[in-house]
Order: sequence, then C-alpha cells, then structure tokens
Amino acid sequence: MTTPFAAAVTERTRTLNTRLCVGLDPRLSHYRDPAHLRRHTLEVLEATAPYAAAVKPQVAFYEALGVQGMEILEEVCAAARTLGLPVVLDAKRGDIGSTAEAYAQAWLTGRHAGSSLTVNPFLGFGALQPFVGAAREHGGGVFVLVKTSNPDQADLQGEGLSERVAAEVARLGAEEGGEYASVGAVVGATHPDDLPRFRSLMPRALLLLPGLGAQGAQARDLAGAFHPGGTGALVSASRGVQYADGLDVAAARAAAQGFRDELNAVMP
Ligand SMILES: O=c1ccn([C@@H]2O[C@H](COP(=O)(O)O)[C@@H](O)[C@H]2O)c(=O)[nH]1
Repeated sequence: MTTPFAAAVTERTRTLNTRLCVGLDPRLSHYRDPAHLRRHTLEVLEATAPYAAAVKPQVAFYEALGVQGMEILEEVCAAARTLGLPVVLDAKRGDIGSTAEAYAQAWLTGRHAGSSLTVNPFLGFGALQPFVGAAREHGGGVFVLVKTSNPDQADLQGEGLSERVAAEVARLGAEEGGEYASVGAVVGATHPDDLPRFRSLMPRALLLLPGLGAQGAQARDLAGAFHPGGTGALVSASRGVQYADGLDVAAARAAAQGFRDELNAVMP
C-alpha cells in the first residue's frame, strides 16, 4: 500500500520545504477551447509541482465541461500522481448515508484511492462516516468544512457551529494512530485570527486553508495554523497561481515559488 494521504503531504512538506497547495481551477472563458484548457492546466501542474506539497483541482470547473471535463480531471489527477503530488479533490460532497457511500466510492476508491476529498458536514456527523471509512480503508483523506473562506460563511457557520464541527473532527482524529489523521478540516486562510484556536481544537487534523492570493489572504498571517516545524496545514491558491499573469506558465511557476517562500518565511 502507498503512503496514506496525510503522511504523504507531511513527508513532501518536510522533504521539499513547502506547504503550498496549488489549486487548478481552469475556466473555459480563458481559453480557445477545451483542448487549450487541458494543455495549459497540465503545463501549470508540471511547472508548479516542485513548489507544491499538494494539488487541489476544483471539481466544479471540470464538471462544467461535461464528459470532456471529467476526462481532463482524470488526466490531471493521473499526472499529479506521476509527479508524486498528493491530490485534494475539492468537490464538497455530502448527502444521506446511503448516497454518501456512492460519493465516497466515486472519489476515494479505485483510481482515486489515496487522494482526499472535501466534505460538507451539514447532513450530520453520521453522514460523514462513509467518507471517513473509505478514506481510512484506502489510504486517503477527507477535509471537513469547518469554517469556509467566504464572507457569507457567517450566515450559518457562526453561533458555535464551526466549533461543533471542529470537535467532531478532533474526535475522529483521536480514533487513529499516526502523526496526522485521515480526517482534516477546511478553515479559510481569510480568518487568520481564528487559526490558532482551530489549530488547538483539532491537534491531529491536517488543515486546508483556501483563500491565499485572489481572496486576499496573506501568507504572513497564517503561521497560527501550523505546528512547530511547519507541518499540519496546506495553504491553497488557485487563481493566484494558474492565472498569475494571464496564461503565462512562467508567471504561474514564479507565483507558486513566491507563495512557497512567503509561507516558509513565517513558519514557527
Ligand atoms: O472555504 C473554502 C473552501 C474551498 N474553496 C475553494 O478553493 C479555491 C479558491 O480559489 P482562489 O482562486 O484561490 O480564490 C476554489 O476552488 C474554491 O472553491 C474556497 O475558496 N474556500
């Protein structure tokens, strides 16, 4: 069996000294056609891989292209695996248990075994079990939405809801051995003041922090998400890397290198 997701991320962080997660969210409006989108996305992946601890395709952008988009997504995931990059499938799945089982089979087994999936806890903690079970069985991971990066999150995620979800993530993590559990959490990089609290509420969870770059989060504010030694979190940037300067792949590479260096400069 290959290295489980959380261990693979942590190993790559230590070996390459990076905690950047490169987001690949290709928008058709930026390209001549899907073939152009495919080529550029694969080029960005290859150019930024040396600076990345993981890669995060946003499934929605591939789904939007229909069957062809899903084929491109599979190609991106396969190329990432060849490059040794752990894959975060950002699909934010969640449903009643019996349907969650099908989602878990689709995204955490077979060719996606060993990858991780973002999951929505809104249907209740029991409904997370199929995802957690599949991740544990197949060496993958899940990132449970705890506090998302968007300003609207406050409509529902205030009033202690994020803390309740964080407590469940911590409880699930405590069931496992290893340095980091297969159950991680999404906490927006746009909430820097909350990061130390969520870090200590979920001591064994890998945190996924979206929002660097285009959403305004700054690397210098994110140290609180990490453990001493600079492990325990992935900070993701999508538009800020892939479209750092239009479709210039060299600019994407430079942006990834820049984000990596900015994060490294503030590690505890
Ligand atoms: O709380 C969340 C959870 C997921 N996302 C996703 O991350 C990227 C962000 O893209 P940028 O271009 O770096 O802003 C995108 O795929 C979101 O769906 C998030 O932003 N916030």
